[in-house]
Amino acid sequence: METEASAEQEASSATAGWWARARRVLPGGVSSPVRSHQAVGGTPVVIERGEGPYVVDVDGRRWLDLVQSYGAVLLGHAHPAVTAALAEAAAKGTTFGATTPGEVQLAEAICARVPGVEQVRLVSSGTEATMSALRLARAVTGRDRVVKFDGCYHGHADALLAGGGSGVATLGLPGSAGVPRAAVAETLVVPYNQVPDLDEQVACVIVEPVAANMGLVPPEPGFLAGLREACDRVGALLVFDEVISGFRLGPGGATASAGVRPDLWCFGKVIGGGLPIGAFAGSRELMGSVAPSGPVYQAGTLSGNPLATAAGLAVLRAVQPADYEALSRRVAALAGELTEVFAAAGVAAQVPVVGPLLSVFFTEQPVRDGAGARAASARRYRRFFHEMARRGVLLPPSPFETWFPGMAHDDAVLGQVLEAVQAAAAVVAEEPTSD
Ligand SMILES: Cc1ncc(COP(=O)(O)O)c(C=O)c1O
Ligand SMILES: N[C@H](C=O)CCC(=O)O
Repeated sequence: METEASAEQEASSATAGWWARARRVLPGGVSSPVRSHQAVGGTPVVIERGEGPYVVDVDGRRWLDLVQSYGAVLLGHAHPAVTAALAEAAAKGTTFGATTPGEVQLAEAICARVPGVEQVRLVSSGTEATMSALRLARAVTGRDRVVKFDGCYHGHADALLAGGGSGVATLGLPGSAGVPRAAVAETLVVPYNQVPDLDEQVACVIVEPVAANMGLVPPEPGFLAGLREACDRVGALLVFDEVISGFRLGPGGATASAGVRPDLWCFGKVIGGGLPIGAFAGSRELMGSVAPSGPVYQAGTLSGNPLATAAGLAVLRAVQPADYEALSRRVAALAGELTEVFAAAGVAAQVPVVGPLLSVFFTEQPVRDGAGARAASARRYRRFFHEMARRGVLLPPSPFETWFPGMAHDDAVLGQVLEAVQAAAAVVAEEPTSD
């Protein structure tokens, strides 16, 4: 598995050429900030194509990919079920601005899998989903205040760009320039894994039921049930942002695994099979407030896009509950082995795992919130990232992201990850913990 290929080393010609061109015409060379490698340094890979658990860069180098488009890809890259569904859909036309069977079938598939979901509004990104869910929650409660958790990321709608995880945490930003103070004046940011005291001004509490944008931080026992009770006490809505956890932890997402039902759900990623999509959902009664049934305006030219719905349906139909269980078992075994490897190398590390999600924090303390995630050694993660890249394994280029092994990551592939970590851990042990 040892390879000379490295995102850290001087990039070879095709990569260097594309990266130089990218930096001229795309801000930071990217279309989304985390990809720019600002947290880890070095030249990002420029990808030509994907094959299952691997991606191949423009220089022909093959990498074992644990990013999988930040969780949008569940079956592995270019899975035949998805590419066939896309070819069939594309041949019929790419968008119509009218109802199609595909969007009805995808909404039915979501309702059938997630306990409590009765109606779904399809949108084109996770950001649109959370933004619209907030609008709906504010409308039906007649209240303005929103509670979110430090380190959770819900996309880049103004009202949610406070205490953000993912790229906001990676760049060390409190929020974003250009967001009017008024837009976040009613956004209260509180620590993850602590049930906040709510009052009657709160419209909703929005939470990643499994936090995966500050590295992976599992909900502690009682946290989600406590949120449910706190919301019920004051008449606020509970919104689960399952853009990552939905259809990745299992067919019912975190809602099924936690046994706690929110009032509204946000989905994205897996339900688009790798194409742009999002959705917000809830009971027929709540969703009845969405236009044209009700007064909450929400719209989109490409919403319910036939390609995205075809790809998403192909994924949901291809996976069975047993596939999720088998993947979760493989990943749990890997997480256990990584913990042992780091301990044997004398590296203080935490390897949280929830279903098929995992990440690595270089710290002695289990991480339970955003402060804990930020306290872990970013310097060691940086070194680890490049040591893994030297061995052909692509990790997310930030400690504030999660690893996404999927259905294509079988035992042999995860064995390659383990081998790479065994070698990388010895080097990380030599790295100081702080800059
Ligand atoms: C939990 C969560 N919510 C919302 C979003 C926003 O989704 P999108 O990037 O599709 O706008 C993301 C990812 O970006 C996410 O991880
Ligand atoms: N953590 C983000 C979404 O889940 C990563 C996507 C991005 O910002 O490119």
